Amino acid sequence: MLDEQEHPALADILERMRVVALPLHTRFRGQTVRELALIEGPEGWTEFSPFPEYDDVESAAWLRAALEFGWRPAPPLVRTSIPVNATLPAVPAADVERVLAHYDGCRTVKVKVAERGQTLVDDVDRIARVRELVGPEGRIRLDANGGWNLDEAEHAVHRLAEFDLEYLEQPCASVDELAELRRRIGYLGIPVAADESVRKADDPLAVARAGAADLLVVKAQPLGGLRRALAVVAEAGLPAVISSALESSVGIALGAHLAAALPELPYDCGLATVDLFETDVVAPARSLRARGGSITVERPVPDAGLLERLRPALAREQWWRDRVTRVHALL
Ligand SMILES: O=C(O)CCC(=O)C1=CC=C[C@@H](O)[C@@H]1C(=O)O
Ligand SMILES: [Mg+2]
Repeated sequence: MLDEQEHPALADILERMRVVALPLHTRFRGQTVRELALIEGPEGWTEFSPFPEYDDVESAAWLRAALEFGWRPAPPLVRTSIPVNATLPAVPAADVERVLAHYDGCRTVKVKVAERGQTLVDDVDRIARVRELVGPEGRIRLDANGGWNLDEAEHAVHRLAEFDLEYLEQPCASVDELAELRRRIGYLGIPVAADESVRKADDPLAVARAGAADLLVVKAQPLGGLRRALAVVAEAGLPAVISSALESSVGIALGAHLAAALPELPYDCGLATVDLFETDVVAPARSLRARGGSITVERPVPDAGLLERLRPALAREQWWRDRVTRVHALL
């Protein structure tokens, strides 16, 4: 057993680590392949997967999260299955049906909007198609990834309110803009959620303290792990939507454990992103894909054959080993 502050030795981590590259069936965040590192810890498999452009300092929280999940027992869980939303990249309206067909039984769809190079008309067309497919009972939430300025966001909300929106995730980049937008659109009753203002902020609680969001989108890896994420949610005093960072089933299990440990879970969680991959690292029957609109809370074990088949080029493997070596030194 490790003490609370102790981390496993680098050599131990590297010895237990495997790197894979998972192809996506639909481009997401500009990516068509997701590279990630899997580590077999004494408590089970765990994942370290900061996006390639993230620097070592930002990646340190992701490594802490991975090591905590692999080396420390999980906190007590209060549920065994987690309702999840479909995640729809900023695809043309004509592709919406094809992408949504990957998610089994999800009543909620998170639609990406404000994509660079696109217009509000593209968003309207995509959302209209989603509403057509999910019917009036379906729930639609939007995620702009901070892509609108204040006036653009206000204008977009006026245009999109007719689609009956569950909430608006990170419509603008800064906490001040979120607070002002909330004030401007309060009369419409559409909640504002903070994502980047939690996971990329020096202080993840600043957005809650400023009264700039109605709910928080919480991701376990970027926040530094299960315990830290639970503390952030408890201190913020706001409802939380647990979301993925586009992990394999192994990393999704960390999000699922976080969602399962929360006393309240009022929203469907953004944990169905394995459905964006062509292949997962575990056998299809064990994959944490949406089934009947939920995923189960378990710790999937990668399939040895898949780990071999999904190995990237040697140079990429070495890149991940070098990255873990540098980031481990920062812990
Ligand atoms: O919340 C979801 O439905 C899925 C997760 C998701 O959307 C994201 C995962 C990884 C990176 C992010 O750009 C993105 C997000 O912004 O929430
Ligand atoms: Mg988001």
